[in-house]
Amino acid sequence: MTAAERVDDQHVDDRYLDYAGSFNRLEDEVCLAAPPESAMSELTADFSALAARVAEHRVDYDRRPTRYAGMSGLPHPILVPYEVHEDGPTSTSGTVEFGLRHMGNENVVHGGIISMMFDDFIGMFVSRSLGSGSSARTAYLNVDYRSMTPVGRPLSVSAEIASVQGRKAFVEARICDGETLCAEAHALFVCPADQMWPGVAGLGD
Ligand SMILES: CCCCCCCCCCCCCCCC(=O)SCCNC(=O)CCNC(=O)[C@H](O)C(C)(C)COP(=O)(O)OP(=O)(O)OC[C@H]1O[C@@H](n2cnc3c(N)ncnc32)[C@H](O)[C@@H]1OP(=O)(O)O
Repeated sequence: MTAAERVDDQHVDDRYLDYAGSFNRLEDEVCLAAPPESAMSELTADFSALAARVAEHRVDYDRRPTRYAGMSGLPHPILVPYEVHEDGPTSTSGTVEFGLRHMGNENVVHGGIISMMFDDFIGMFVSRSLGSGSSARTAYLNVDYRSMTPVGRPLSVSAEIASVQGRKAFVEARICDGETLCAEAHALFVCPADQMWPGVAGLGD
Protein backbone atom coordinates (compact mmCIF):
# COMPACT_ATOMS: atom_id res chain seq x y z
CA MET A 1 0.00 0.00 0.00
CA THR A 2 1.48 3.33 -0.98
CA ALA A 3 1.18 6.44 1.15
CA ALA A 4 -1.04 7.95 -1.56
CA GLU A 5 -3.48 5.05 -1.21
CA ARG A 6 -3.69 5.59 2.55
CA VAL A 7 -4.70 9.21 2.19
CA ASP A 8 -8.40 9.46 1.75
CA ASP A 9 -8.62 13.17 1.79
CA GLN A 10 -10.06 15.80 -0.47
CA HIS A 11 -7.10 18.12 0.15
CA VAL A 12 -4.46 15.80 -1.32
CA ASP A 13 -4.80 14.70 -4.93
CA ASP A 14 -2.44 14.05 -7.83
CA ARG A 15 -2.27 17.73 -8.76
CA TYR A 16 -1.26 18.61 -5.21
CA LEU A 17 1.43 15.91 -5.27
CA ASP A 18 2.82 17.33 -8.53
CA TYR A 19 2.80 20.83 -7.01
CA ALA A 20 4.60 19.77 -3.81
CA GLY A 21 6.99 17.50 -5.74
CA SER A 22 8.00 20.33 -8.05
CA PHE A 23 8.72 22.51 -5.01
CA ASN A 24 10.96 19.70 -3.66
CA ARG A 25 12.82 19.79 -6.99
CA LEU A 26 13.34 23.55 -6.55
CA GLU A 27 14.69 22.97 -3.02
CA ASP A 28 17.12 20.33 -4.36
CA GLU A 29 18.38 22.73 -7.02
CA VAL A 30 18.77 25.63 -4.55
CA CYS A 31 20.94 23.35 -2.42
CA LEU A 32 23.20 22.52 -5.39
CA ALA A 33 23.51 25.88 -7.16
CA ALA A 34 25.89 28.83 -6.77
CA PRO A 35 24.25 31.45 -9.03
CA PRO A 36 26.36 34.42 -10.09
CA GLU A 37 25.38 37.79 -8.59
CA SER A 38 23.29 38.87 -11.58
CA ALA A 39 21.27 35.65 -11.66
CA MET A 40 20.89 35.75 -7.87
CA SER A 41 19.15 39.15 -7.93
CA GLU A 42 16.78 37.92 -10.61
CA LEU A 43 16.07 34.66 -8.76
CA THR A 44 15.50 36.53 -5.48
CA ALA A 45 12.87 38.68 -7.21
CA ASP A 46 11.30 35.56 -8.78
CA PHE A 47 11.17 33.74 -5.44
CA SER A 48 9.59 36.78 -3.73
CA ALA A 49 6.98 37.05 -6.46
CA LEU A 50 6.28 33.32 -6.24
CA ALA A 51 5.89 33.48 -2.44
CA ALA A 52 3.39 36.33 -2.83
CA ARG A 53 1.41 34.32 -5.39
CA VAL A 54 1.26 31.25 -3.17
CA ALA A 55 0.32 33.45 -0.17
CA GLU A 56 -2.85 34.47 -2.01
CA HIS A 57 -4.11 30.94 -1.36
CA ARG A 58 -3.57 30.71 2.40
CA VAL A 59 -6.25 28.68 4.20
CA ASP A 60 -7.15 27.63 7.74
CA TYR A 61 -5.21 24.83 9.48
CA ASP A 62 -7.69 22.04 8.75
CA ARG A 63 -7.77 22.79 5.03
CA ARG A 64 -4.00 22.80 4.49
CA PRO A 65 -2.85 19.89 2.30
CA THR A 66 0.63 20.04 3.89
CA ARG A 67 -0.96 18.85 7.12
CA TYR A 68 -2.30 15.66 5.55
CA ALA A 69 0.45 15.05 3.02
CA GLY A 70 3.32 15.39 5.47
CA MET A 71 1.71 13.07 7.95
CA SER A 72 1.31 10.41 5.28
CA GLY A 73 4.81 10.42 3.84
CA LEU A 74 3.80 12.30 0.69
CA PRO A 75 5.70 15.19 -0.90
CA HIS A 76 5.94 18.06 1.59
CA PRO A 77 8.20 21.13 1.72
CA ILE A 78 9.99 19.97 4.88
CA LEU A 79 9.22 16.34 5.73
CA VAL A 80 10.77 13.31 4.03
CA PRO A 81 8.53 11.30 1.67
CA TYR A 82 8.28 7.54 2.22
CA GLU A 83 6.14 4.63 1.13
CA VAL A 84 4.69 1.98 3.42
CA HIS A 85 4.69 -1.52 1.94
CA GLU A 86 3.71 -3.70 4.92
CA ASP A 87 1.54 -2.31 7.69
CA GLY A 88 0.39 -4.45 10.61
CA PRO A 89 -0.84 -3.73 14.13
CA THR A 90 2.61 -4.05 15.67
CA SER A 91 5.03 -3.43 12.83
CA THR A 92 5.42 -1.48 9.63
CA SER A 93 7.97 -1.30 6.86
CA GLY A 94 8.57 0.54 3.66
CA THR A 95 11.05 2.59 1.69
CA VAL A 96 12.38 6.10 2.06
CA GLU A 97 14.50 8.10 -0.35
CA PHE A 98 16.24 11.21 0.93
CA GLY A 99 16.68 14.01 -1.59
CA LEU A 100 19.57 16.33 -2.33
CA ARG A 101 17.88 18.96 -0.14
CA HIS A 102 18.41 16.60 2.82
CA MET A 103 22.18 16.46 2.39
CA GLY A 104 24.53 17.35 5.24
CA ASN A 105 28.02 16.26 4.24
CA GLU A 106 28.49 15.41 0.58
CA ASN A 107 26.02 12.77 -0.60
CA VAL A 108 24.95 11.77 2.91
CA VAL A 109 21.89 12.75 4.88
CA HIS A 110 21.98 15.41 7.62
CA GLY A 111 21.51 13.71 11.02
CA GLY A 112 18.69 16.00 12.11
CA ILE A 113 16.72 15.08 9.00
CA ILE A 114 17.07 11.40 9.92
CA SER A 115 15.61 12.12 13.39
CA MET A 116 12.76 14.05 11.78
CA MET A 117 12.04 11.18 9.40
CA PHE A 118 11.89 8.71 12.31
CA ASP A 119 9.61 11.01 14.31
CA ASP A 120 7.16 11.36 11.45
CA PHE A 121 7.26 7.70 10.37
CA ILE A 122 6.93 6.31 13.91
CA GLY A 123 4.36 8.89 15.03
CA MET A 124 2.06 8.10 12.16
CA PHE A 125 2.50 4.35 12.60
CA VAL A 126 1.67 4.53 16.32
CA SER A 127 -1.37 6.69 15.61
CA ARG A 128 -2.60 4.30 12.90
CA SER A 129 -1.92 1.26 14.99
CA LEU A 130 -3.03 2.16 18.46
CA GLY A 131 -5.69 4.73 18.01
CA SER A 132 -7.48 6.09 15.02
CA GLY A 133 -7.51 9.86 15.38
CA SER A 134 -5.43 9.83 18.56
CA SER A 135 -2.32 11.87 18.10
CA ALA A 136 0.73 10.17 19.48
CA ARG A 137 3.16 12.62 21.06
CA THR A 138 6.87 12.04 21.02
CA ALA A 139 8.15 11.96 24.61
CA TYR A 140 11.65 10.94 23.57
CA LEU A 141 13.36 9.86 20.39
CA ASN A 142 16.88 8.47 20.73
CA VAL A 143 18.71 7.98 17.45
CA ASP A 144 21.94 6.02 16.99
CA TYR A 145 23.72 6.81 13.75
CA ARG A 146 25.49 3.59 12.75
CA SER A 147 26.77 4.41 9.26
CA MET A 148 26.44 7.27 6.79
CA THR A 149 22.97 7.40 5.22
CA PRO A 150 23.11 7.98 1.46
CA VAL A 151 20.91 10.44 -0.43
CA GLY A 152 19.26 9.63 -3.75
CA ARG A 153 18.48 5.95 -3.52
CA PRO A 154 15.73 3.89 -1.89
CA LEU A 155 16.46 2.69 1.63
CA SER A 156 14.36 0.39 3.78
CA VAL A 157 12.67 1.76 6.89
CA SER A 158 10.82 -0.25 9.50
CA ALA A 159 9.39 0.12 12.98
CA GLU A 160 7.78 -2.06 15.56
CA ILE A 161 5.97 -1.48 18.82
CA ALA A 162 8.05 -3.20 21.48
CA SER A 163 5.49 -2.70 24.27
CA VAL A 164 2.52 -0.66 25.36
CA GLN A 165 2.19 0.35 29.01
CA GLY A 166 -0.93 2.39 29.67
CA ARG A 167 -0.58 5.59 27.65
CA LYS A 168 3.03 4.78 26.72
CA ALA A 169 4.12 3.05 23.52
CA PHE A 170 7.78 2.03 23.22
CA VAL A 171 8.88 1.76 19.61
CA GLU A 172 12.03 0.65 17.80
CA ALA A 173 12.84 1.62 14.24
CA ARG A 174 15.67 1.48 11.73
CA ILE A 175 16.81 2.68 8.33
CA CYS A 176 18.95 0.29 6.27
CA ASP A 177 20.82 0.55 2.98
CA GLY A 178 20.58 -3.07 1.84
CA GLU A 179 22.24 -5.09 4.61
CA THR A 180 23.88 -2.01 6.14
CA LEU A 181 22.25 -0.47 9.20
CA CYS A 182 22.34 3.30 8.75
CA ALA A 183 20.46 4.48 11.85
CA GLU A 184 18.21 3.09 14.54
CA ALA A 185 15.74 4.76 16.89
CA HIS A 186 14.33 3.94 20.32
CA ALA A 187 11.31 6.07 21.06
CA LEU A 188 8.54 6.64 23.56
CA PHE A 189 5.24 7.97 22.27
CA VAL A 190 2.59 9.01 24.77
CA CYS A 191 -1.14 9.22 24.19
CA PRO A 192 -2.61 12.48 25.57
CA ALA A 193 -4.26 12.04 28.98
CA ASP A 194 -7.73 12.94 27.74
CA GLN A 195 -7.61 10.15 25.14
CA MET A 196 -6.79 6.46 25.47
CA TRP A 197 -5.33 4.10 22.91
CA PRO A 198 -8.19 1.97 21.64
CA GLY A 199 -5.45 -0.65 22.07
CA VAL A 200 -4.06 -3.65 20.30
CA ALA A 201 -4.80 -7.17 21.60
CA GLY A 202 -1.80 -8.68 23.31
CA LEU A 203 0.17 -5.46 23.45
CA GLY A 204 -1.33 -3.71 26.44
CA ASP A 205 -0.21 -4.32 30.01
C1 LIG B 1 -4.67 11.54 7.06
C2 LIG B 1 -4.02 12.28 8.25
C3 LIG B 1 -4.69 11.98 9.54
C4 LIG B 1 -4.02 12.62 10.71
C5 LIG B 1 -4.63 12.04 11.97
C6 LIG B 1 -3.92 12.53 13.19
C7 LIG B 1 -2.79 11.66 13.50
C8 LIG B 1 -1.75 12.41 14.20
C9 LIG B 1 -0.43 12.05 13.71
C10 LIG B 1 0.65 12.36 14.61
C11 LIG B 1 1.93 12.26 13.86
C12 LIG B 1 2.93 12.92 14.70
C13 LIG B 1 4.25 12.73 14.17
C14 LIG B 1 5.22 13.44 15.02
C15 LIG B 1 4.90 13.43 16.48
C16 LIG B 1 5.38 14.68 17.10
O1 LIG B 1 6.31 15.27 16.63
S1 LIG B 1 4.62 15.29 18.50
C17 LIG B 1 5.53 16.81 18.82
C18 LIG B 1 6.75 16.57 19.67
N1 LIG B 1 6.37 16.16 20.98
C19 LIG B 1 5.85 17.03 21.87
O2 LIG B 1 5.70 18.21 21.61
C20 LIG B 1 5.44 16.46 23.20
C21 LIG B 1 5.60 17.48 24.32
N2 LIG B 1 5.40 16.82 25.59
C22 LIG B 1 4.16 16.59 26.04
O3 LIG B 1 3.15 16.99 25.44
C23 LIG B 1 4.02 15.81 27.31
O4 LIG B 1 5.23 15.89 28.04
C24 LIG B 1 3.69 14.32 27.06
C25 LIG B 1 4.80 13.59 26.26
C26 LIG B 1 2.36 14.21 26.30
C27 LIG B 1 3.56 13.60 28.39
O5 LIG B 1 2.77 14.43 29.24
P1 LIG B 1 1.50 13.89 30.04
O6 LIG B 1 0.44 13.43 29.10
O7 LIG B 1 1.16 14.95 31.02
O8 LIG B 1 2.01 12.60 30.72
P2 LIG B 1 2.93 12.38 32.01
O9 LIG B 1 1.99 12.06 33.12
O10 LIG B 1 3.95 13.45 32.18
O11 LIG B 1 3.69 11.05 31.53
C28 LIG B 1 2.98 9.87 31.20
C29 LIG B 1 3.95 8.73 31.35
O12 LIG B 1 4.99 8.91 30.36
C30 LIG B 1 6.27 9.01 31.02
N3 LIG B 1 7.07 9.99 30.30
C31 LIG B 1 6.67 11.19 29.80
N4 LIG B 1 7.70 11.81 29.18
C32 LIG B 1 8.76 10.97 29.29
C33 LIG B 1 10.10 11.04 28.84
N5 LIG B 1 10.58 12.08 28.14
N6 LIG B 1 10.92 9.99 29.12
C34 LIG B 1 10.46 8.90 29.79
N7 LIG B 1 9.19 8.78 30.24
C35 LIG B 1 8.36 9.81 29.99
C36 LIG B 1 5.96 9.46 32.43
O13 LIG B 1 6.99 9.08 33.33
C37 LIG B 1 4.67 8.71 32.71
O14 LIG B 1 4.95 7.36 32.98
P3 LIG B 1 4.02 6.52 34.04
O15 LIG B 1 4.14 7.24 35.34
O16 LIG B 1 2.62 6.55 33.49
O17 LIG B 1 4.62 5.16 34.04
